[in-house]
Amino acid sequence: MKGIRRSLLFVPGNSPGMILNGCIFGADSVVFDLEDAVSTGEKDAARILVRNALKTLDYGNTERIVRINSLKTPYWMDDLNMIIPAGPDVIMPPKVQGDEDIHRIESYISGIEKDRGIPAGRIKLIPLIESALGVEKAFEIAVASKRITGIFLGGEDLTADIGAKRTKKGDEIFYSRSRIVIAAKAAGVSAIDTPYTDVNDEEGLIQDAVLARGMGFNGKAVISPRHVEHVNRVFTPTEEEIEYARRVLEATARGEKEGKGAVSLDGKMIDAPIVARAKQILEIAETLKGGRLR
Ligand SMILES: CC(=O)SCCNC(=O)CCNC(=O)[C@H](O)C(C)(C)COP(=O)(O)OP(=O)(O)OC[C@H]1O[C@@H](n2cnc3c(N)ncnc32)[C@H](O)[C@@H]1OP(=O)(O)O
Ligand SMILES: O=C([O-])CC(=O)C(=O)O
Ligand SMILES: [Mg+2]
Repeated sequence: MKGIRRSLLFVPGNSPGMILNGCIFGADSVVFDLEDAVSTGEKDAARILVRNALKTLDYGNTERIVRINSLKTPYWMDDLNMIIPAGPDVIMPPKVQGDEDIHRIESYISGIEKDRGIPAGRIKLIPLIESALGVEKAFEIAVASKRITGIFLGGEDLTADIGAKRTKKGDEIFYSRSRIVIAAKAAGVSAIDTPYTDVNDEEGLIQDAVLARGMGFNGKAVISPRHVEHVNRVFTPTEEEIEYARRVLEATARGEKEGKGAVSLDGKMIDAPIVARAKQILEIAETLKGGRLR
């Protein structure tokens, strides 16, 4: 895991008010959208607005991500030409279908960096995987570039692509969620879950986020400021989890002194994988405590 992104708030790139407020809701990352939240007639205006926001607004510790348009559109090069010099933290290319897509985007970004004297490689990538082919190639995508810091499942487009019915429970995307988690972890990058699109159903959102965290996702996209706090809470280790993780490490240290590989704690066996999970919990808790989100 390269960093902590519990919540990623999508902000339509053509909405000055939402862009201005994007960083006040406590999301770890903000995704300025130039793609599906922006109609074709507004693409130019949105690009300028997002560029100006990147250049002039202080987002503090909030990571600034820009979702560009897909390679199949006439917009993606203009998006990068305008956005890269404004210094976003991450570019999110949508509808990524394989490593070729990443190579094309990366080489275009590198060209802009070279022309403009921008330090090479600082801007990261989080590919959005939202088609059957993309899911099949998730690992290939996740390792296609050193810039990749996470991969992100887009449940809405994916469901359209596979001809499934989108449900709140999400059985239709369960397999794809697992594939994204496995590919991300195998590649050593973070796994980001699809947003929950019913803005008013906060109970359903929490259940969906709990499921995602339980599956191994590191964080979840959100489309509403009202979802940020819930998602942050679900992806933050609880006091009980932290306390238990500490006790696991203490019990293991005692066991080691006594020359035992496996020890028992509260009647349960503690061995290497349980210790590894305890360390992950404590690492996330420490990182959050220190305010070092990435
Ligand atoms: C499948 C996909 O591709 S998802 C990714 C693309 N989609 C997006 O980016 C959509 C982002 N979200 C939105 O545009 C909006 O939340 C909507 C359209 C879904 C709902 O909008 P509303 O009905 O206005 O929501 P709501 O009533 O909860 O808004 C409350 C306040 O939060 C603001 N707000 C709502 N969503 C956002 C957001 N994503 N970012 C920042 N501010 C927001 C509203 O402007 C409003 O502010 P105000 O009280 O000062 O007027
Ligand atoms: O925008 C998102 O967060 C996800 C997305 O594109 C999709 O689900 O198709
Ligand atoms: Mg999509």
